[in-house]
Amino acid sequence: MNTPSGDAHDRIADGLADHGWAVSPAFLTPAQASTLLAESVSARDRFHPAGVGRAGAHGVRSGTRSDSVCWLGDAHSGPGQAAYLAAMDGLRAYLNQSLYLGLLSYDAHFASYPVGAFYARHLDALHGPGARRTLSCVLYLNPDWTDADGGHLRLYLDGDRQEPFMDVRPEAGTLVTFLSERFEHEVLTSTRERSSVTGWFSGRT
Ligand SMILES: O=C(O)CCC(=O)C(=O)O
Ligand SMILES: [Fe+2]
Repeated sequence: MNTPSGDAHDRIADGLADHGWAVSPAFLTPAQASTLLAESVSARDRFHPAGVGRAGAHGVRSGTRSDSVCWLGDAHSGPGQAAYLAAMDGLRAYLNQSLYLGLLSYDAHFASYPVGAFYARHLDALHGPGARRTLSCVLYLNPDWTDADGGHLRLYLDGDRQEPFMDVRPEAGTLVTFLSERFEHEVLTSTRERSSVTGWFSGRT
């Protein structure tokens, strides 16, 4: 099984140090992404509408987001998830060593955005007591995604301003990482079902 190269780790660390985000095309191979997509599809009966907000004030708000999710621990585990989690653990070790990020744990869910679904502009919030989301990581699973399919991740690069922003095409194998507390972002609507794995590294509060 291929694992992401030291080069990929290096570029992510450089991006995070320089500007707080990194886009890594081909972080996973097409075969790895396609295994994960198959595992996501076969877990569809365990997906539920995603909620927003902190523990306690948590609820489903379809005006804010309209994707469905399944936490990785709730899906039958498979080789795709195992390889993905191993890759993320390698990334965690590298970033802790190179940037002293103090990343402790990683939680991730499959997400599925049906045609027309979206996630309005938001900041990846604090999540429950004792854990602080430090680094957001989104891995895309759909091959042959074109700009015309929509569904870009729009990352706002300057606080709550409208511009500048960067649009990321959700192509299979691409990993986006960004500092959770720094970048507001949104998911634009698409004309295809859009599948991904979204996760967060947390550190101490
Ligand atoms: O799927 C994406 O591109 C981003 C998802 C997201 O922002 C989230 O789940 O918090
Ligand atoms: Fe987010």
